[in-house]
Amino acid sequence: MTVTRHEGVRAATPAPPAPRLSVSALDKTFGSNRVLTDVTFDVAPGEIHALVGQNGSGKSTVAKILTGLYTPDPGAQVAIDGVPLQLPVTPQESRERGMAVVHQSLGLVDEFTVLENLRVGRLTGSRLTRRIDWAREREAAAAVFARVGRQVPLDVPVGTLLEEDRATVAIARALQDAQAGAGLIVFDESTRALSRRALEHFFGILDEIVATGTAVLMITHRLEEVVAAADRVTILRDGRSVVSGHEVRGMTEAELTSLILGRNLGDLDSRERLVPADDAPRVTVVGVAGLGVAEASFEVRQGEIVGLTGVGGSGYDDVPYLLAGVSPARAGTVSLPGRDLALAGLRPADAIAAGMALVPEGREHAGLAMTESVAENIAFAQTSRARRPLAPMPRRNELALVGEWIDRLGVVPNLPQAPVNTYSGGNQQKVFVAKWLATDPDLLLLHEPTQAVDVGARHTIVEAIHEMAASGMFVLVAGSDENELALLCDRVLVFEEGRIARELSGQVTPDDIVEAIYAGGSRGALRARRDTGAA
Ligand SMILES: Nc1ncnc2c1ncn2[C@@H]1O[C@H](COP(=O)(O)OP(=O)(O)OP(=O)(O)O)[C@@H](O)[C@H]1O
Repeated sequence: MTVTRHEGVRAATPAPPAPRLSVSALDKTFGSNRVLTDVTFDVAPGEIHALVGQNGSGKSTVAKILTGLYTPDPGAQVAIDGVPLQLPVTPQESRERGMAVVHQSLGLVDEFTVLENLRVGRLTGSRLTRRIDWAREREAAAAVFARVGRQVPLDVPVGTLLEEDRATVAIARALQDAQAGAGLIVFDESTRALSRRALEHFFGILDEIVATGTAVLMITHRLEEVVAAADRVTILRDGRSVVSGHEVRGMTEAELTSLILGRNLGDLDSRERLVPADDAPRVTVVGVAGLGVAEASFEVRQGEIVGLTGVGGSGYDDVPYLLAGVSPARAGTVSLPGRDLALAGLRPADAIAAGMALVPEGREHAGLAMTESVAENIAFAQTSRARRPLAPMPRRNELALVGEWIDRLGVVPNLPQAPVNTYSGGNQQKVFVAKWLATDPDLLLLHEPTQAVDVGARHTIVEAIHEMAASGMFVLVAGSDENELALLCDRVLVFEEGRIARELSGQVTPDDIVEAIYAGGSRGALRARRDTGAA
């Protein structure tokens, strides 16, 4: 059938709706440092729009301008539904116009309870007495958690929660304001702490939301998510929108990677898997139990990288914390060459002194002094290692060490004296990893080590961990990202209900890992969206 378009028809066609969000000529300078130049893109009603780019390319700065945390340079234009916003944006106007942003830092107040964090600014008092109806507030909170698919206890301070629960609170807070058919929600790397299952649920909710016409701007480094879930993509490179609103359908992760980096990425897959000798020195963990771990025993041979994974709640991600004395173990021992430690009652300082280093998840929360410099952060871990000489390291050596690690992990900008909180999220993560690698531990315990880092930096961190293992370190990494585990590990242990259920060794592929986790299942929801979206 041939359809001929008539001029008259074109004239009668209603004008397309104004973009939900349009951003044009956005510039931002910090001091003399220009971080955004002429950023221009728009987000249509009812679409999932991905905003991607390397660490430090300016994504979070865009998000912070949208909520009024940063003031853009003069000349920028930002409009919602065709109506310009006064710049700088005021948080109140941004919210009144239907914009909700989940920042990378999640924006939670640790001392406040979950309920207070969730309902802050939304608490409704009785008109007569002004007394807050807490029963109603609790109901509203429970309803929004039910929608998100994960209940979080309402009365505990947010600072005591696990990273996944913190992310859930921040996401729930943004979702509770979404009005069907209106508004825009910006998620800035907010899903990075979600487990696989929670992630699938999250994308299910996004589908529901955008089907009503609400728009979503998703800032992420997980290109798999972009390919599977986003409708269009904008790419920032060095603060410029080098690709603006490109259709995602038909794009591959490799194409996205080369557009993000401006070059093709070398292949990391070529690492030969290590097959350690039977008599190689080893770390032996026997009968570790505590938190979600019922009982687990395993070995890590020298130079080997062993991965731990499973569905959320299977206990795999508790292991590093139990071994490092950060979470209390009920039982078990860990034996490093020449040292046996009982895990019950183990203090973090004992674990550090015995040669262990833990790179936990959630750098702001657990690991970096945000207002201190990069140099202070890296050097602090070094001098805190009690079995090293107690005398402080000479300043010259300290600076050399810091310089070496900044170079090695490609921390940008290379300004050792700048406070960590002026660095982009991914560069903070590099500093965080460097801080512990620099202590040169015998047993390195990692939990989601490349969280929030871009595709190039992820390779750099993976390479650094490979080098550390090759130099004789024992490495244990707990993670939920099958691609990362396949790149990093020589062996992967899959947990189920607190115990090791399966072991993968040899050339392990990401699909092998997913299959082992779900015992035949697959990452359905993300892929299904793309497939049914084609209909
Ligand atoms: N408050 C600040 N003071 C000085 N420089 C800043 C400040 N905030 C951000 N920058 C700089 O702006 C640049 C862009 O940072 P931004 O956080 O927007 O990057 P990003 O693309 O979100 O990175 P990531 O993927 O690592 O989160 C970085 O070079 C960063 O150091």
